[in-house]
Amino acid sequence: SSSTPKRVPPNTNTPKAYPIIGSIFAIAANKHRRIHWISDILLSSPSSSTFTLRRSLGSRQIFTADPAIVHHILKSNFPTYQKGPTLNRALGDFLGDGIFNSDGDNWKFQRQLSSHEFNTRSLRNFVETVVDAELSNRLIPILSATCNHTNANATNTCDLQDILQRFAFDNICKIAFGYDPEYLLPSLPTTTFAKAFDDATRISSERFNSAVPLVWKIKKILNIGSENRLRTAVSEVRGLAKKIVEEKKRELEEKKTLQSVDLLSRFLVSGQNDESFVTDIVISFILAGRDTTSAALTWFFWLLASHPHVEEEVVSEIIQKNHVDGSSVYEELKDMVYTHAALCESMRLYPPVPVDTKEAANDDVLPDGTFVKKGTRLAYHIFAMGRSERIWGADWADFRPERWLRRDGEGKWAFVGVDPYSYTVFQAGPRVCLGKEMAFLQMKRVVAGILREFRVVPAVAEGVVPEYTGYLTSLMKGGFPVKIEKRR
Ligand code: HEM
Repeated sequence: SSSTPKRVPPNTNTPKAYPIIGSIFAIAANKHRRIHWISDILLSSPSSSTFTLRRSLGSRQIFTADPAIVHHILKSNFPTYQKGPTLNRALGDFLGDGIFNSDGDNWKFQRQLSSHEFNTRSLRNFVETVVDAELSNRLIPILSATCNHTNANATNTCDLQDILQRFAFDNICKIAFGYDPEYLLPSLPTTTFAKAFDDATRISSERFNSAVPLVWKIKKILNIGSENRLRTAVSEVRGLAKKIVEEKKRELEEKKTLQSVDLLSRFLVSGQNDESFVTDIVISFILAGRDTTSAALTWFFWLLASHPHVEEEVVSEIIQKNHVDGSSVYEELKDMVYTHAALCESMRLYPPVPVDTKEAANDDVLPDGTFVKKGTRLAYHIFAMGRSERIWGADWADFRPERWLRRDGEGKWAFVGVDPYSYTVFQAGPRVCLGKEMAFLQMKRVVAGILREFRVVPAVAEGVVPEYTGYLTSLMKGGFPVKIEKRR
């Protein structure tokens, strides 16, 4: 950050802006394709992958897909770029002071205490007990039941995205609370809590991206429309989270033990008595763990279906690593290098978190010379960065796990990491995703479990590409209908 900024010619493909109302028309017109719209602007300029969107009343938001700027905001000038008051206000009703919505000492406290949940021992325990049980007792039998055992032309389909979300939801609740919500059952029960969670995520994120923030603030005061729905959804989410916190408190008191096996117990045992705050913490973790891995896996299976050579490599790795003498599930998963690369590659094209926004706590100048006024929001565009020719080269559009690999001396695949400020799928710097390793272990276990037995065949009409859409996390619009076939 101390080097002299070099002026880069600005991106001129920016939307038309007017005094006072800024680019309100363009923002409204692209409301339903916000991610693609901003990405197109960022990637279309030959000179700069950064531009300033002018919002109403003089408010500005900078977007970037430039690794040098990402390094500046996430690492070298970390204290300047915080979650900040705008995000706080927009997400506050839903996330409270949870880790996703906090800065400074409050963030540090939550980060330090929860990091224990992600050490090697906990992770090993997580994949070998929680994930494995959910996989063998629920996921595989449910897929097996929809499987077209006898007739390859049968039209039995299921929504794989929904199933993977249920899977991830059960998992995260077990780790976070030591509580099993039983959402992945053969009856695919109605998920009131999950539905409320979706509503709260969507409406909070719409607040954050709204062209005229005053509108949601007025609707909130009047308790009408989307704000009324948000209030209902939040009360549903917090109601259940609170019940779980109370139950856990009672359980800990009864047992009179200070053993903390799940994240919630860890916070309660640490002397954290403010129930509302503990509830906040829990809600942030559900958000972190539920939609991210399920979105990543949904797109992974979609891409695999049209890239048979990748599927072959993945399956061959699964067979090779399975039951190697003396190795544990955890070690097997660690060794699945090709599958790891294929997952990195699919998240490059379809990142579970599409965009991440910070707010400047003081005036600053970016490495390209852009002046940042205190209070300006600055977003690094993860989706655009994954599709940037500058970063990935001319074949950026190809799904090619090999770009993450090289052959070692014995001809085996070895993983080659990428600069985390260019591949920002898990963020980078001091606030890098805490669950990254846990996410990979879980995803590789699911991939191995499913592909060992089944082929996943998209039941999507020829030539149709599902739509990538999203709020705080990304989704396949309308779900992912698939046929499950027995692998021969
Ligand atoms: C493929 C899966 C995942 C992806 C792509 C992902 C991505 C991210 C990203 C981009 C952030 C930064 C968000 C922000 O600050 O605004 C983040 C933060 C975080 N993630 Fe993940 N995540 C994944 C899975 C998980 C899982 C399974 C957990 C565990 C429960 C988890 C826990 C967290 C936590 C606690 C933070 C906040 C870190 C902090 O602010 O210090 N993530 N993740």
